[in-house]
Amino acid sequence: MSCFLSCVRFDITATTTITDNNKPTVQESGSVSGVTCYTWDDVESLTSNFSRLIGSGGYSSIYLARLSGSINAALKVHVSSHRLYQVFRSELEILLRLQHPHIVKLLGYFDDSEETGALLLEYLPQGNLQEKLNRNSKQVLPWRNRTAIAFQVAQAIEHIHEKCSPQIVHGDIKSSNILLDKHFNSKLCDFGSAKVGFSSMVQPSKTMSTMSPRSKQVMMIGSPGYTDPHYLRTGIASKKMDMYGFGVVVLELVSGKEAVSSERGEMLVHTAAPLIHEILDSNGYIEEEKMRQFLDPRLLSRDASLDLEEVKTMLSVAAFCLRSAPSLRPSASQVVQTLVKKIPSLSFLGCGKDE
Ligand SMILES: Nc1ncnc2c1ncn2[C@@H]1O[C@H](COP(=O)(O)OP(=O)(O)OP(=O)(O)O)[C@@H](O)[C@H]1O
Repeated sequence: MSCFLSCVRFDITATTTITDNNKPTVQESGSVSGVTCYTWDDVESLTSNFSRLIGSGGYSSIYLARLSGSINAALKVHVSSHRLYQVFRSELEILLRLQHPHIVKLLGYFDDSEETGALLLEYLPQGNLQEKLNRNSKQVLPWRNRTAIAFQVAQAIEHIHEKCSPQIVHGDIKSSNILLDKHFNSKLCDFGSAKVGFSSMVQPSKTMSTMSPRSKQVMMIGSPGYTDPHYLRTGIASKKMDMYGFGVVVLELVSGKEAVSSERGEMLVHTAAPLIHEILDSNGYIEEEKMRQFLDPRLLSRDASLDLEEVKTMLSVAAFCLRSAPSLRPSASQVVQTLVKKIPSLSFLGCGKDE
């Protein structure tokens, strides 16, 4: 099936092969391909007894750790519980498989084999993208960096969806799961909700389909403001749910607004809906005034790298990723190809070369 836009063009073809689910062998001690297995004493010493908290999430606390040679790292300690231990194991097994310049690197781990686990990750000093886009952030993220971040995240998603075996659905693409290094290069993190062995779509298991709506809700993955409505309706996790989350992140990059407004609780996909419909209904035509109204005002007033043609491309990509029918959304490779073709500044940053 083909979708045409004067600005962006995607050929959408759904694939349905399911690949096998080989599990990596995790040794109980020592090192697995450069990944070190630590004791709890090591963990305490690396974090100076958990003295500096640098982040927290629904399942974990993240502490600054110091390796030999004063190299910083981040230690993600999962909350101790049998259920969250499974989340830790699953994230560990996935990170052991992944090596990509735009995916956070696993350096080591602690595992008590029962209920406590911790991951030692490379440290990303600029924190997460959500904080960087925040209106109260001192620094305004330049347009050129925003397009590069979108491109790098698309490359990371392309890697997990199409280039690694077995393939992986991240399940929680959002701006707080995109970390930034000192040059504002992005790295995808938090594989705690990821599903392994999917090629395109996996039906909910029998147990899931016979569950009460309440227990189903507890098992659902994703975060408010980013969750694919098709997944919410059906419980079917697919690569295209990651593309939906990616579409929301692109809207955040363009507008500088949060996926869910902390003041009014409004969802960005809802405020952007008229613009998205206009883009989809008019073959990519966007009135410049409407585009300006949606853009992050901090960019309009003082960013020489801002290019309205690139804004149009980013908005068109977001619009396609947010289409309600998953089969009409582009794949990550299609997004990568479109961005590199339509956004010339990406080549100045060395993006688009095979990494
Ligand atoms: N490697 C890292 N370097 C720097 N900061 C980090 C790193 N890993 C995590 N953080 C910080 O901690 C936050 C939470 O991390 P993460 O999303 O992995 O935790 P979680 O418990 O899985 O969260 P969630 O509630 O989204 O599931 C990130 O948004 C980021 O601010």
